[in-house]
Amino acid sequence: MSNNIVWHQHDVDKTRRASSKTQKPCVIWFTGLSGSGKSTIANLLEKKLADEGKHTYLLDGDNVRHGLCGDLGFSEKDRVENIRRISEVSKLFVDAGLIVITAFISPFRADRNFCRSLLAEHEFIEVFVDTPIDECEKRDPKGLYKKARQGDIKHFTGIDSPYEAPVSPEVHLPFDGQSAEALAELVYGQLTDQGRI
Ligand SMILES: Nc1ncnc2c1ncn2[C@@H]1O[C@H](COP(=O)(O)OS(=O)(=O)O)[C@@H](OP(=O)(O)O)[C@H]1O
Ligand SMILES: Nc1ncnc2c1ncn2[C@@H]1O[C@H](COP(=O)(O)OP(=O)(O)O)[C@@H](O)[C@H]1O
Repeated sequence: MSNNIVWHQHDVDKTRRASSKTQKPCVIWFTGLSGSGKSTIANLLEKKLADEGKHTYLLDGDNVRHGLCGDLGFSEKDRVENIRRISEVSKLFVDAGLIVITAFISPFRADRNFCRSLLAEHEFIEVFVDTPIDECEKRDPKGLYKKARQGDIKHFTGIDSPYEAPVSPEVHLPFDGQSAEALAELVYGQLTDQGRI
């Protein structure tokens, strides 16, 4: 919608900012159903990276919806806009030299790919927290599945709103009884082995 605007090229760029931080900026994008473990694992991973002196920023669904995306609900249109904003913010943070970790349901493949398209190939790392809905519903830490089953919440992901699973995520976290700590270690291990962080 914006016309007559020109991109300014600044002297201090992403490469310079990243090298002064001695880290590789990227987006580690967690996706999965509500209750799958995104926030828990993302938080543990961030702590591990921060303990190593890395400069990180965790963007979390519930938190961002209190501010930047506080005007958005859960219709398909609003979820698309939610992820568009998060993607643009993530791109800015990567430009600032940070390791960004995001924890959003991000149910639509096209929206996750939108974020991927904003970044260089090695900068977007999709992590699929593949916890089946039965388990998420059993956990139900916020009581939202119960409300959704009773019809008190409409458009709930996995119940009456779709979730499109990643086809080839960079990291796949299986549901096999591993603790959140073990899964955070698994992500960390794969990313360091691949030389991504
Ligand atoms: N209708 C509906 N569907 C799914 N989730 C709902 C809904 N209403 C509220 N919540 C709560 O909002 C959190 C998901 O927000 P996100 O921004 O991650 O969603 S999305 O990516 O835009 O789909 C989600 O948090 P998590 O459980 O951490 O995933 C829920 O607590
Ligand atoms: N690997 C795991 N095994 C068992 N419980 C887990 C695991 N990961 C997370 N949890 C628990 O599941 C619940 C939902 O986790 P949460 O991180 O809030 O999910 P999400 O952010 O995807 O909604 C929490 O009570 C959390 O302690």
